[in-house]
Amino acid sequence: MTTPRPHLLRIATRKSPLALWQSEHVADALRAAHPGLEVTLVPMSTRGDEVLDRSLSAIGGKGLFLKELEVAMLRGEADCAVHSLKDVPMELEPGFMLPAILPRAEHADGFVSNRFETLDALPAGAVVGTSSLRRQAQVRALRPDLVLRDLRGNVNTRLAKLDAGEYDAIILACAGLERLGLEARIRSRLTAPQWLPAPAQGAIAIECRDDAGDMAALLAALDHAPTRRCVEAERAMNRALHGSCHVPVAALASERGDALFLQGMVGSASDGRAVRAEGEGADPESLGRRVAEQLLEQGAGPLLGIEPPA
Ligand SMILES: NCc1[nH]cc(CCC(=O)O)c1CC(=O)O
Repeated sequence: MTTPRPHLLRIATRKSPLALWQSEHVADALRAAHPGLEVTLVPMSTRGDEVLDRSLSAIGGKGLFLKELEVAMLRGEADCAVHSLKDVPMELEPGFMLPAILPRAEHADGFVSNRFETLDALPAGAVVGTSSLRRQAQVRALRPDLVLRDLRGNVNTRLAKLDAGEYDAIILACAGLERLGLEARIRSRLTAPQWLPAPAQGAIAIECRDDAGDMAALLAALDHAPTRRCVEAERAMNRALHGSCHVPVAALASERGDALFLQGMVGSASDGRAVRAEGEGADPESLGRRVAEQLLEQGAGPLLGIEPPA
């Protein structure tokens, strides 16, 4: 006897334009992969979206963007949730899994400004807007003469603050800008090895309950194995550094023949110190751990606050 195939699939999503685009994208891909399957969105607000006056670390971290969506899945009000994988904590909540990681879009951060082409072109004292400790650390390391100022809110809000003249430049993920049709705002790309993205930046993940059975199998049709291997290495590195999203950790893995090449960075948002390491290997998990060990050998511990300075 076989159980009937699910015919309706409900996707819990945040309500920001980027989150809605990503969820629609997943819905379209699921409809294409499973003709006859009805796919609907269940938009909801999360605490991470609502509290904008305090830093994310102060109110409980990026998990806050997932919590309400997970509750909806536990209550049976939604079958899965769609996330930017870079916003998903390194340790998933027990009872949940990621049945699919979609093909990665562009991984790079973009330099966005109305007056300047590149980070290098900014005059001393220019104001750069970003609340990401990772981006702050990399700006400090490359251009200690610039002024950093916090900038939160969704992509459109951040662009509006740039246009209002509050900043000379801001830094946003190219993937998000492209998805919103705002690619023209990218003046230049911040590229490796000088500049690395957040672990898993540019990758979209689907989350469901780990007892989802047939539903998980439907979702797994969208999984892209090469992307999964790369982001697993990046996330394994971050996990081995006790990486939450509150520490300036950056990582980028790419395929090199049958193997993976992983570059990692740990920095300091306050003084621009940074350590870097890289490695190559076939197993994402052990490669990630190995690069993390090298980072720690080079002094990442004190930067992360997990061991006292030598
Ligand atoms: N921090 C919010 C966030 N989460 C995912 C993206 C972009 C899309 C992606 O990386 O997949 C963004 C915007 C940004 O960092 O500019």
